[in-house]
Amino acid sequence: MAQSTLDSMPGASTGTVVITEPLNFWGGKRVKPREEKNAEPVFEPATGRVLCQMVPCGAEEVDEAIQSAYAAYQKWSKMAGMERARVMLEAARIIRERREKIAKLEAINNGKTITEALVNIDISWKSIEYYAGLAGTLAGQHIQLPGGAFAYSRREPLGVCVGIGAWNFPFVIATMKSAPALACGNAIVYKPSPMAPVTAVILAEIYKEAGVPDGLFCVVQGGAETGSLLCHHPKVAKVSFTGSVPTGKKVMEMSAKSVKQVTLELGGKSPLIIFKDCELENAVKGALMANFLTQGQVCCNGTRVFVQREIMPQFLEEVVKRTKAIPVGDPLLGSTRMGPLISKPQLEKVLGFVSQAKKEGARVLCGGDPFVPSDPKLKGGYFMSPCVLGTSNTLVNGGTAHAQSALFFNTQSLSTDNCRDDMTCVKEEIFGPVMSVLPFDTEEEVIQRANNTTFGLASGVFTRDISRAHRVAASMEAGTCFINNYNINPIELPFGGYKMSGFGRENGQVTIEYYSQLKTVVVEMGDVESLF
Ligand SMILES: NC(=O)c1ccc[n+]([C@@H]2O[C@H](COP(=O)([O-])OP(=O)(O)OC[C@H]3O[C@@H](n4cnc5c(N)ncnc54)[C@H](O)[C@@H]3O)[C@@H](O)[C@H]2O)c1
Ligand SMILES: NCCCC=O
Repeated sequence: MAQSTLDSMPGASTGTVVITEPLNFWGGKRVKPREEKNAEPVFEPATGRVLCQMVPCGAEEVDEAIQSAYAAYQKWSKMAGMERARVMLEAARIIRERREKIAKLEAINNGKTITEALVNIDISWKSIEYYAGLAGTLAGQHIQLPGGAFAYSRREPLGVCVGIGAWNFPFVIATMKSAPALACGNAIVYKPSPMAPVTAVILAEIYKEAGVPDGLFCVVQGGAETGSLLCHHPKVAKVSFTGSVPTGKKVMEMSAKSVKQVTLELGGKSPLIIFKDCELENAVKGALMANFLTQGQVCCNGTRVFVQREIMPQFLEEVVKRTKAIPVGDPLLGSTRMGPLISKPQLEKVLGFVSQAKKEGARVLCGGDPFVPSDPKLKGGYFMSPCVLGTSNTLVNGGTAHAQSALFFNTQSLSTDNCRDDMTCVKEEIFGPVMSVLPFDTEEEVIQRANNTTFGLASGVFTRDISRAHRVAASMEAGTCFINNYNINPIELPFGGYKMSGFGRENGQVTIEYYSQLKTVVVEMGDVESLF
């Protein structure tokens, strides 16, 4: 058992880990890449050092993994739900036992802070426990028919499912897909993002140790080409995809060719609406939680923060003060609250959005610059200071705005809202620590503006008016609406998008329906009445 990666974790610190073990897993073991020729370096975001090589799987390797998953499916699908549950509960127990080591590896590969990584690993074992609990409850219906005949329905698995994941929650996404899939009796072949390939194979080892049949949870490494091989494979029954809208469209198109079921968990540009009657400190905390977890690289982030004009000055003052105070640095230190972005290109892309926002007239209220921590080993890391893009004139119009600050605003900024709905930073998913703040006046206006997007993943509202809260929640064209909080996604709650943010759901009881199918069995108890 190649536990050596995890075994080296307790003493590991940023800048010290190198992973050389194979990252593929099928047939119950780690599998070496057949050819090394297309290897891509995987970087440790905090240092810019090479952490390991990701070697993409080709057609033969993908086929081998899928065949091994199919063989395991034949055994697993015949087990009773309660038997599957026992194995899954053991997997959850092992993850819980190794949570610190797995979290450390996740933080090293992804750049998220150890504090957040630990929460992520806890979500993961809870997901497996939750679906283990449902495995024994899967059942159909009995339906009485005339003349003593009857029918019953059976909830059956789909077969071999494919999971394709994004890099922002590597271990969470692998468990959020595998837990319901396995509970329903499926096998799953999982492809992590090429930028975060190291923890999925740890999950595979843990499932094996817990007692799943060899091949039940396979890991194939690779990028677009490997993903496309998975989507086209004739033995695959379903593809569950987490990633961007453009890739999601391709996955849907490829899967349509052989009528595979698809779940799409895609991007977002979610609105967070803050009314003047809110509890301001909570609203400020909510806005920070909505924008800065995992360096802002969270699909459901509330990055369009609409603030009622009367409270804009107080809101901005507090949000900017707290944003400036976020400790950015070594993700493995318990005191750090923001680590590096996933990659250099991602950092450049996010900084590009900030420059573009400035060109389009937005005002940078804080951050938005590359950040070089004082620790020499972090000099090559992909850090930036968290950024708030604001609206200078609302500071002035808001009354309490500091006359002094107003002196620094030019005439144009006094007469124009600097963040506007038509700006690139307000329309497009940035996927970095950049919050855009926009003023509004009325409920009717803000609902219309909040929904004026092709995305529909999440939304949020802060108000003390209970009727307004539920009215706004009902009006949001989004899969989730948070009232008086943000980014609370426990495993029991269905999660997924409206509009171009995707379809299907992950988490919650409903996900069982996305990993199973109903068979109707009709039983005659008398003679056949034939018309012929
Ligand atoms: N809704 C959700 O639950 C959720 C969760 C996390 C991330 N996301 C979204 O993911 C995006 C960021 O992740 P990303 O940059 O890894 O996304 P991405 O679309 O670039 O890649 C996602 C995955 O798809 C694979 N892929 C790329 N091209 C493919 C192809 N042609 N065929 C098959 N697979 C292919 C990638 O290798 C990766 O594993 C953001 O838009 C974010 O909002 C959504
Ligand atoms: N809670 C998981 C949300 C993933 C979005 O990026």
